[in-house]
Order: sequence, then C-alpha cells, then structure tokens
Amino acid sequence: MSKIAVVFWSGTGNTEIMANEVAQGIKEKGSEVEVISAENFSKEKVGDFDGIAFGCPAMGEEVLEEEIFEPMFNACEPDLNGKKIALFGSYGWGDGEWMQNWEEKCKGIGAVLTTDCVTCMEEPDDDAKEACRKLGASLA
Ligand SMILES: Cc1cc2nc3c(=O)[nH]c(=O)nc-3n(C[C@H](O)[C@H](O)[C@H](O)COP(=O)(O)O)c2cc1C
Repeated sequence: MSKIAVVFWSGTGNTEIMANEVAQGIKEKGSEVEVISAENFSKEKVGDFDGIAFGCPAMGEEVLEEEIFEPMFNACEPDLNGKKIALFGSYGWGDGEWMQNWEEKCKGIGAVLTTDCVTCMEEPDDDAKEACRKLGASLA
C-alpha cells in the first residue's frame, strides 16, 4: 500500500480545507495518508512517502508563503527529483501566477507531477473540492 503525505500551509483555512479533501481522495483509493502542516515537515521526511501533495496559497505578491512554507519546500527540493508530487492552493485576487511559477519550478527540479495543479479563489466550492479529491487520487 502506498503512503502519501499532504503537506500544507494555510493562514485562514482555505488551503487547509483543500488539504483535507486531497487526503479524502487518497483514502478513497485505499492508500495511507498523513496530513502534515508545513512547520512539521522537513526534507528528512520526503523519503518516508511514495508521493506528496503540497498545498500553499498565493501570498506576498504572487509567491509562496515565505516564513514557513517556502524555506521548508526549498530544503526539500533536491529530494523531489523523481518524486511523485501534486500541487494545490487557494488565491484571492491574482491570476494564478504563483502557482504557474511553482509548477514550472517543480518540473525544473525533476519532480513527477501526477496531475495538473488545483487552485481555487478563496474558500473551495464543491467543484474545487472534487478537483482536490481527484488530485489526491492521482497520487494514490
Ligand atoms: C499577506 C497576503 C498576501 C496575499 N497575496 C496574494 C497574491 O499575491 N495573489 C492572490 O491571488 N491572493 C493573495 N492573497 C489572498 C490569499 O491567497 C487568499 O485569501 C487565500 O484564500 C488564502 O488561503 P488560506 O486561507 O489557505 O490562507 C494574499 C493574502 C494575504 C493575507
């Protein structure tokens, strides 16, 4: 049975709702899942999982959250070469530039994206929740 992590940062809970839906999609496929907040994840844990869903909202000016999530993610990068990952996150008023840049970066480091990223404006609606469950299923 594969073991998947859902690693997320969320300031006001929207990306956290997405993370829980991603986890649901993984569970429904019969894989083991651990939902881990970004401050509790580190590069040493990457090898414990067969795949990782990373979630982070658009922050700053179209960037990842810079105090906790981005340093954690940057540290993990060398270990993500060849790793199955998928990306998700909520945004507010932008055009999704943060996610485009993040996806490009992940391709550049050799990560294997199992599906297109999932983004939603503010709180996820039913369609976005379903997309999150599918994203989870793609990793399971
Ligand atoms: C400090 C700050 C910076 C933000 N910067 C952006 C941004 O550059 N582009 C954007 O689309 N939304 C931006 N937002 C909106 C958040 O991405 C949006 O509210 C999102 O739903 C927050 O997700 P969360 O509830 O998981 O924290 C920003 C919000 C905050 C608080």
